[in-house]
Amino acid sequence: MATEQTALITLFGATGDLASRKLYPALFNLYKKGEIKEHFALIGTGRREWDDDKFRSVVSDSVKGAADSDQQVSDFASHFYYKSHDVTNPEHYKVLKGVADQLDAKYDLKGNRIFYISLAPRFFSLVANNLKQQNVFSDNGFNRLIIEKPFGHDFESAQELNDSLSSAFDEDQVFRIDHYLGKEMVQNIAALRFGNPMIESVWNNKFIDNVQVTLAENMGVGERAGYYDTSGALRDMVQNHIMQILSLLAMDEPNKYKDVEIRAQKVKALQSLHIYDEDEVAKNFVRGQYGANGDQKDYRHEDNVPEDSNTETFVAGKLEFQNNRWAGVPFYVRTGKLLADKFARIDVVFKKPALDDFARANGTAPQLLPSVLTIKIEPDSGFEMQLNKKHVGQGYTTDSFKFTHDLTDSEMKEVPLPYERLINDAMKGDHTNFASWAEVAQAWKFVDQIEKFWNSKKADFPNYTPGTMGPKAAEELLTRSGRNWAFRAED
Ligand SMILES: NC(=O)C1=CN([C@@H]2O[C@H](COP(=O)(O)OP(=O)(O)OC[C@H]3O[C@@H](n4cnc5c(N)ncnc54)[C@H](OP(=O)(O)O)[C@@H]3O)[C@@H](O)[C@H]2O)C=CC1
Ligand SMILES: O=C1O[C@H](COP(=O)(O)O)[C@@H](O)[C@H](O)[C@H]1O
Repeated sequence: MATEQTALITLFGATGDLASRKLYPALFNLYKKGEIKEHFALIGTGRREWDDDKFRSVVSDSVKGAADSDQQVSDFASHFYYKSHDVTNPEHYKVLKGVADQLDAKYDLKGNRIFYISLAPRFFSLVANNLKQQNVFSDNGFNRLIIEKPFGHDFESAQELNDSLSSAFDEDQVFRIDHYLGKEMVQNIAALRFGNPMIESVWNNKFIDNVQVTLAENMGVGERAGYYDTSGALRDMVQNHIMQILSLLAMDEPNKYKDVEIRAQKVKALQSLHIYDEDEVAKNFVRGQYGANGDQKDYRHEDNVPEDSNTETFVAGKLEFQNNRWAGVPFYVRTGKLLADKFARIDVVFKKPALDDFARANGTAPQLLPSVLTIKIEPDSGFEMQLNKKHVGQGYTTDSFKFTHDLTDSEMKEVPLPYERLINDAMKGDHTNFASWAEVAQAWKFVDQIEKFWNSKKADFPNYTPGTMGPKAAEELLTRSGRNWAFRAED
């Protein structure tokens, strides 16, 4: 049931791409569902000389496809105000403070303020510190910061950023967005594990052979090549989204389903990740860059990409958690651009019996397949469990079948957008689905070792064809130990 939230959101980057594609539609859904109503306002800022009318028309355009009526759109947009603002100019923050105070009184916002920084990362700490120094904070309600990715470029820069933010905001005021944590099926990991003792009791190295996380995309870098070339797949997807998913898969059960306890368990899991030395990186991580295929240019000929770019558009790796639950269980991950399809899934591959007694009795080759539990994140959302059964008919050979539970179309319609859920959580002060500094720091420490090794060597790129599942070496990462990716392009 909706509980109306009361807040003023000041959005830095209101004229940008993320705001119109993700943030306004998310806020509109919250509005339609009554999570925000009368006691809500938003101040949008950017350098552009827009006025309230222009801003409201941009906001309206970005939400009208989801509206029940024009009136609903204009009621929603009437809560939006625009102030042209250059974040490098301290004087402008005083103007913002004045508007915030007025809107607080007009909408009875109880001094609740959320500052959402949707700007290039070089501005993150500048804005946070100006908000504090120019006293834009309220002294009655809450003052919270939502901050976009990327949170640093490596551990050192992330720490600098965090130290700088800490002089303006306490950790419990900071909400670091990782939109994968807002996805329905990612949020389902804990429910599946801890809501089913049958599952949780086998969630360890005694029963699980390996775990696989695949976040595949079938598009190239598009208009974000300028950013992407300074990042690469490892920083863009592994350091944040994949590490967050891994921490939810590997963590121990929290003693309370509350943000503090859950995040503590996630950190503990990440702290047990084995950090690789150079030889281990070479053995356990594979990077790729797409080549040309038909009309598709190779990555190095995309707009805004240098012709000698060493940036990876694909990464696959094997990770190990060094604790009693997971010792000996490889966690394989892969992600990349221009792959065979767009999908995100987790495959938990269980151990097979040591001997295939059915095959032995029948004098046939082993036929038992591993039991596999799949969490389908997107585009289909649901669970699948592959199990063995007796082959129908005479004799006693085996084959496999699947239990499938997909969210129905009407359930899918109820699924909140990731940003909708996360903005709502931030308004409620719930940190469960935001990355804590300790998690981010640990993820960077792991990723930095890989970057360090990769940066010391020129890659042999391009090494995969668009429309495939990446370079051959990503298959070999598993086949050398007799395993396979549970999802393969030809399946
Ligand atoms: N777009 C996406 O799909 C995703 C984006 N992100 C992150 O979200 C953030 C925003 O990205 P995105 O919207 O794509 O970026 P855009 O380049 O589209 O927008 C940048 C925004 O910054 C504003 N801006 C730039 N300089 C100043 C300044 N000196 N003072 C005030 N405002 C300024 C621009 O406004 P103006 O030009 O009017 O000054 C614009 O609103 C980034 O951190 C990005 O990494 C994260 C995930 C996905
Ligand atoms: O954070 C990012 O995620 C998107 C993929 O997100 P999805 O929800 O569409 O799976 C990715 O395209 C982008 O490069 C990255 O910055």
